[in-house]
Amino acid sequence: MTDPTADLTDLRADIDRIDAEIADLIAERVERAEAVADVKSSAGRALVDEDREATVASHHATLFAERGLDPDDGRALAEFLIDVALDRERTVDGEA
Ligand SMILES: C=C(O[C@@H]1C=C(C(=O)O)C=C[C@H]1O)C(=O)O
Repeated sequence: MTDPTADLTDLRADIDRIDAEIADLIAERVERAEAVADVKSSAGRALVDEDREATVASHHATLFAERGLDPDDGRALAEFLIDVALDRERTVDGEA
């Protein structure tokens, strides 16, 4: 008789690994946002770019829809990612 909880352990290990990959990707995204903040600061441009944020949100909605996920969840994820990026950008920009 096989132990069904062994599957649970393996599946949760997969989830933990995937979460670590997500955290790595978020850290990479934040790094790029810092670089964008430097460019915007040098160019005298505002930190917040609402047009770009709308494009990012719509991109996430499409990416989610293409994967059979709820596009509204994609938009919510975009909002979260943008908040994380802007928190760091404000720190770099000396506004925090
Ligand atoms: C990274 C940028 O800065 C901000 C953060 C964004 C993001 O995290 O995608 C998008 C627009 C900006 O409000 C950018 O301008 O591209």
